[in-house]
Amino acid sequence: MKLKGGPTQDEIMAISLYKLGLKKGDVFADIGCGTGKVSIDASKLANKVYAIDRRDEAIEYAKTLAASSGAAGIEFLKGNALEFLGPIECLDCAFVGGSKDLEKVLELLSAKVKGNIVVNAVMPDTLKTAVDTMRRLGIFKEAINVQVSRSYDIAGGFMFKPIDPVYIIVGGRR
Ligand SMILES: C[S@@+](CC[C@H](N)C(=O)[O-])C[C@H]1O[C@@H](n2cnc3c(N)ncnc32)[C@H](O)[C@@H]1O
Repeated sequence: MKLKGGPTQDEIMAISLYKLGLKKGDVFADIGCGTGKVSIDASKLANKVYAIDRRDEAIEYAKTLAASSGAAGIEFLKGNALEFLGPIECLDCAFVGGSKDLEKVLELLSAKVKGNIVVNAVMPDTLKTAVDTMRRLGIFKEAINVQVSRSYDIAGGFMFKPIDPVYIIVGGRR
């Protein structure tokens, strides 16, 4: 089965996770976990992962993928991240792959996250909202436009095919 929206491409994930600065034992939130790919990768280092998505099918997909990958320490939460971020006391870092209520989500995260917050966006409007909100909150660090092309075989040689460009927006207080 294929889930609408995701998975995050490997190359985008590599940059996003590096920019997050996730460390062993961290508490991490994946806002809009979709397929669960980011949560599963983060769970290899993090002690605790909150995988949040508003869609039933995403949570079910992510749970199945996590079980088949043998991932541990992931708590799956179905609903808008705004419902869950309030009660979570403290986070070391957070990844935001979903854009609904992005301003409010970033406001809540900025009050709870000790390290970095990384947003992935494909639409320029979402990029602008993320940068403007992070600037207003005094946490904006950088925005990156990632354009990746992958090789494929053709006529005994190879060519490159671009994947959709992604904006990576990084915020944090340290
Ligand atoms: C592009 S997909 C994320 C892909 C994911 N990172 C992956 O690797 O599969 C965006 C997801 O965010 C979810 N989403 C968007 N805004 C949300 C919010 N405020 N709270 C919870 N989930 C949200 C959507 O339901 C969707 O599944």
